[in-house]
Amino acid sequence: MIDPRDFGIDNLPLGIVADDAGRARPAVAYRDLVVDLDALVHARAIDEQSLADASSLNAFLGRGPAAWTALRARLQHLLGERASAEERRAVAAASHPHGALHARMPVQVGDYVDFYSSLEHATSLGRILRPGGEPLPPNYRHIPIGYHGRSGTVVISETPIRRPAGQTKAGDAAAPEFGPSQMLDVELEMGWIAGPGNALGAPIPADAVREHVYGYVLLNDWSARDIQGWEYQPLGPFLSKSFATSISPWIVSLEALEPFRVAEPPREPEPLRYLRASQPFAYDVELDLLLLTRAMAERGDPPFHVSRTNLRGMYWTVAQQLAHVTANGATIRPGDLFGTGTISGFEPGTQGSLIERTWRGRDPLALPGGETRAFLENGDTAIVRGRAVRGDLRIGFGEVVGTIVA
Ligand SMILES: O=C(O)/C=C/C(=O)CC(=O)CC(=O)O
Ligand SMILES: [Ca+2]
Ligand SMILES: [Mg+2]
Repeated sequence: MIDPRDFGIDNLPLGIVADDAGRARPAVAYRDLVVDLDALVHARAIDEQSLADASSLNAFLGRGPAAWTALRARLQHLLGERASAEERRAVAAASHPHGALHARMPVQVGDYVDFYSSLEHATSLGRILRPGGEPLPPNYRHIPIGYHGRSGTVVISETPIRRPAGQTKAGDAAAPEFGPSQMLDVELEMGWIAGPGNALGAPIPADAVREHVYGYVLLNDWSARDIQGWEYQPLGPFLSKSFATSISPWIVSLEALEPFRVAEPPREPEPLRYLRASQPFAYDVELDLLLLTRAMAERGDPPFHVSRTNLRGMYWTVAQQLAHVTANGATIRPGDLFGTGTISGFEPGTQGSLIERTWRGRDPLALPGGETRAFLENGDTAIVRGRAVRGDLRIGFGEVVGTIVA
């Protein structure tokens, strides 16, 4: 579902769309329209050749911040009051209603990393999964923990999510068994997408965010908690998360989000030198997690509001994640995707996963019509929406949606 207020002239997020014949082209979301950028290049209304005949945004992202800024300024002119009659005609010919084109993956994801940067999420999962111990690992306040995920299974919003099967072992069982996950969960996250990248052996400093990060999408890191609990020691998540990761179609640029860049939460102790940026890089983005069961959908009920949270509270920011992931000289490349980690607070109703929200099923959600949920059932649809709002200024992300199938 598109909310045209998400995509005003100050936003202009980029994506890839395809027509019914399957031809993909880059596009910008503007109010209730999708404007075909390939058509605008061919009409000579814009001069960014990396967008011509492109089926992903990778080449454009690799062009870097001068090209990003120039395209944004040009689009603001073309869509604004001062466009000439000829420019208006070109825009009108390139514009389609959202429903007429289908969102595709905006980038070809080469590498996908998922961080663990919400202290509240890490603490709560520690309490749930490792009761009695110290909830936070001893490295947490020193190092932005993450794991390398599976880029080939990052999927666009609305892709159905097949319930994964895997190996699980109940606490009191003598041996593991293999079967469909019974504890399928969501993880409400955002993901940032890399620009030009670095040479092998050349770390990126924390201050170089604007040169190396194009922008953000919404991300759902689907997680099978029962598979995870048995497999993750000592190497971390593997098949419990690699079956699918969903992202929203429209990449919102850091430039559009600049008015929402805010102070970071306090950190004690101070991070190591390479993790310090000279400016704050937290962003004030409010996020909602909603759930619609099949029965609710059949009755025409609105989705149930599970949680509301905000990106601004994350312990580790994009600046630190960028510096850390390249600190050993590893490269990042255009279109690489970096999940923030599950975005959670401690207050009830601020958790970005069901395992936290229901405290591993102890406090199931009471849904309209008498249903309850601890984890996802077949036919359930999880929706993440996000937006940055101040007064009349609204920079929306749209939504990332996925329905569980057997
Ligand atoms: O704390 C744990 O044992 C497990 C944590 C996760 O599953 C979270 C993960 O994927 C990283 C994140 O989203 O924060
Ligand atoms: Ca995750
Ligand atoms: Mg995943």
